Amino acid sequence: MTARAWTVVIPVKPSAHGKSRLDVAGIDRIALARAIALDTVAAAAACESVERVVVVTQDGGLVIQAADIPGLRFVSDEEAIGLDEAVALGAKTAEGRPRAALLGDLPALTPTDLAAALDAGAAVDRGVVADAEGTGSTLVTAREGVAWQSSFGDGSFARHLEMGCAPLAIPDASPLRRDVDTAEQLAEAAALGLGPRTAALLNARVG
Ligand SMILES: Nc1nc2c(ncn2[C@@H]2O[C@H](COP(=O)(O)OP(=O)(O)OP(=O)(O)O)[C@@H](O)[C@H]2O)c(=O)[nH]1
Ligand SMILES: C=C(OP(=O)(O)O)C(=O)O
Repeated sequence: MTARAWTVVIPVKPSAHGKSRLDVAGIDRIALARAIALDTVAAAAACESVERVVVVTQDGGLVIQAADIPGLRFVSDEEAIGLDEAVALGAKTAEGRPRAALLGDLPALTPTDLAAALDAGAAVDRGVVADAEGTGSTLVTAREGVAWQSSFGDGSFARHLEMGCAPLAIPDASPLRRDVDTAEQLAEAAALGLGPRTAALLNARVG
């Protein structure tokens, strides 16, 4: 795979509605949801294997706060209903090219982790990375010429395997696998090393 070949689609729910289970004392949930999404987007944008990051969102505040991250494309999912539809809208912008959907709640992700997974994805038609629990998915890939498909949501890893995605060999402890829905999962991500926006918010915590 040549460098910078991938389009990475990152869906982000409006922060006012997202991360509903993420309750951290002394921290505003909306600000935290945005910081987590922005750290994920920034890591993807800095990845050497990524040509373009497409953020699918209706969150205008997130778009403004992402101004310091170069080279992003935004797609509004106003007319889409649900996560897979949002991802499909983003994937359509790179039809036929190598595409990946990355969930927007991976605050410890680094560009190197993502590059390793995309390199593995280049060797299979469709690939999937399991979340840290082994039941969900954090990344789905489709290489050049392969039609886009995804089935995110509870228990998505098994569905992605059924759809023909090959499990990508990513270490258990990779930050790419540590998605964050709860305060406990945020603590696990913190142990791996948080991105700067999420870390700054936690450091500035009240109380
Ligand atoms: N654009 C878009 N993104 C979505 C949608 N649903 C989920 N996402 C994003 O997909 C990723 C995984 O989402 P979930 O963890 O399932 O949902 P969440 O609302 O963030 O968290 P919960 O409130 O705990 O369900 C996050 O980046 C979400 O922002 C959707 O309908 N549209
Ligand atoms: C959307 C998913 O995960 P979560 O709801 O845990 O973020 C998924 O695993 O497909």
